Formats: sequence, structure tokens, C-alpha cells
Amino acid sequence: MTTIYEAAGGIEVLERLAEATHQRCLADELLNHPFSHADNQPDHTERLAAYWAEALGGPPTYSQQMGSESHVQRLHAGESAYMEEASPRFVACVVESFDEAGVPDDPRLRKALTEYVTWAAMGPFRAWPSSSDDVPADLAMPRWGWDGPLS
Ligand code: HEM
Repeated sequence: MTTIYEAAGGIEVLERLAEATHQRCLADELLNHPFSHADNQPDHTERLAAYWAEALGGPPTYSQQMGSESHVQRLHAGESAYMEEASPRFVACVVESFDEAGVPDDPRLRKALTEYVTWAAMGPFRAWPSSSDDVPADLAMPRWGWDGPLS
């Protein structure tokens, strides 16, 4: 069966989606701050797209060459009150970027992408509110299919 990654148009479309999302985050007064640190990764867009690709049935480039799920969760952990407020806004930045990024106008695809990002932002990415020290070292990369989480 076609994966969500393939239906979306592969890595090119996910990179455009990550870039458009990033620009929206920078333009948002609440989300701007964490994305504006001087030591942020210059290739953030590429890394975010690779992570999404792997979760959505694409190649395992993120986990083989860039980082692990534990690394990603540690980056986002320990920000309880902030993440409560910021998570729904991050999801909105992704969804509002669909047209600009050229995500196919297929309701089933857009619904699956929206559900994946919502699930991640409201669940795993808020699971360690107190400290990055609480994040286990061996978290599996999440996988998302047409009917929801695969692992
Ligand atoms: C409130 C919501 C979120 C905020 C404020 C946030 C913030 C950030 C920040 C500041 C970075 C570091 C950027 C850099 O180094 O340039 C980052 C990296 C990243 N974020 Fe988020 N994020 C949020 C939600 C999410 C969600 C929902 C996902 C996945 C579905 C995600 C996936 C990633 C990935 C894969 C990276 C790159 C990790 C790496 O450098 O290897 N983030 N995020």
C-alpha cells in the first residue's frame, strides 16, 4: 500500500513543508523564541523533514544519519507550561503550510498528516515536562500509518 510519505510527494514536499512551517514559527510571537537561538541547527529544515519522512513510511535517514527519538525528545523536554501553549500553535503552523508546500489536495492525506502532527505535538512531545533527564535513552522512532500509530 502507498505510504503517507509517498502520497505526500516524498522528501521534496516534506522539506518544503518543514521550511514553510519553520517560517511560520519564526513569524509567531510565541514560537519565535526557541527557534531563534544562535546555536540552532542550520540544517533544521532538512532534519525535521527527514524525521517526518521516517515516521510516515519513508527512508530511515534520520535515525541512521542524524539522531534518535531520544535525542529529539530531549530537545523538547522540560518545558511544561510553554509546550502546553505552544503545541497547538505548532500544529497550526504545519497545517496552514500545506498549500504553500504543495502538499497534494487529497483530504485523506491531509487528514493523516494533521493527525500525525497533532498526535506527536500533544503526546510524545509533551511526555517529559519536567526535565530532559527523564527521557529514556532507547526510545523507538515512532511510525504513523493511515489508521494511526504503528508502533
Ligand atoms: C510546541 C511545539 C514545538 C516547538 C516549540 C519545537 C521547537 C523546536 C526547536 C527549538 C528545535 C531546535 C531547532 C534547531 O536546532 O534549529 C526543534 C527541533 C526539532 N523538532 Fe521541534 N518543536 C515543536 C514540536 C515538534 C513536533 C510536533 C515535532 C515532530 C512531529 C518536532 C520535531 C523536531 C525535530 C525532528 C527536530 C530536529 C532534531 C535534530 O536537530 O536532530 N518538533 N524543535
